[in-house]
Amino acid sequence: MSLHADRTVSYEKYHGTSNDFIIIDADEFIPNRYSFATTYCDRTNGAGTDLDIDEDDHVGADGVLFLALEEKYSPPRVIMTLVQPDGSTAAMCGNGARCAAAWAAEQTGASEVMVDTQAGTRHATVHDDGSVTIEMGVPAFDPRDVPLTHDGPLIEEELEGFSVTAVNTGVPHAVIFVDDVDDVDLETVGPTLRYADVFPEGANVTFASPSENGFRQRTYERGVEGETQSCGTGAVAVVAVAKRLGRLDDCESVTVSPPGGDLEISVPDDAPATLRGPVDHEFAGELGRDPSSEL
Ligand SMILES: N[C@H](CCC[C@H](N)C(=O)O)C(=O)O
Repeated sequence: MSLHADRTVSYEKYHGTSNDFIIIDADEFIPNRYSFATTYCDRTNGAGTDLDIDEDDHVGADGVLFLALEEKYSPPRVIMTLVQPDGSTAAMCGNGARCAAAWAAEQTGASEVMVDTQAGTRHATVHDDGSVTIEMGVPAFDPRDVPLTHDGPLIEEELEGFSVTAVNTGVPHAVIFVDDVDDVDLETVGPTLRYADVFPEGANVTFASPSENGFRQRTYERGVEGETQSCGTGAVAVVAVAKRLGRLDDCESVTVSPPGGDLEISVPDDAPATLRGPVDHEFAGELGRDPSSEL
């Protein structure tokens, strides 16, 4: 049943280590998802201003998740479509999929959820502590999978002054290891790598540096066109590339720490990668269905 009896639509705001998302039931009538996302992800006038929430790190979002719940299955399924602040869609979002699983668990009472994404179906487990583990497929280095306009895999090759390794963890990532991620001027170097010709579909740009118990991470995200506080596919990319480059001995789980918090990653040799981390429900509100008509 399509629910568009009135001008506004209900939304829930979730975040996974501060990578934050507006969640909309996909049954709701939204005339133009592009203008909905570009309007309400805005960090100054976006979602949250309807609730007089004024700290910039809560207003707006890193994307809108349109979620279609299919409760007749066991475990229940949720079909996830991510529309990002620039209006683009992406095949996968690790933190977004974790939020989608938490939302579906809240709706159904289930603790196991199948999340259907454009990168494939991903099994998720919602734990009693509120954290969510999601399967992330097998990281791919083949140029056809990243994709790359490069004949072979891009492994520690010089690009824009950095030693870059490219991997697809549901979406393309350019991964660079440095001594200290805090020394990177990400807003400057991010776009030059994000739009490098070798990435025909662009790439997210993930810097990593060793930490006491794993790696620190910073990511400049395609579609956000800026640094986010956390990136799940980026965290998996860090571990996958670290293993490929021999920076990691075989270990069950690695802690990767973006600015927004800690994520636990596993990249086994013979099974899908997994991503685990906290998920928080921030607030709920109402937004105009068709902001383009309210100009
Ligand atoms: N910006 C990404 C999608 C979201 C990835 C990120 N938020 C995550 O948690 O994986 C892209 O356009 O490929």
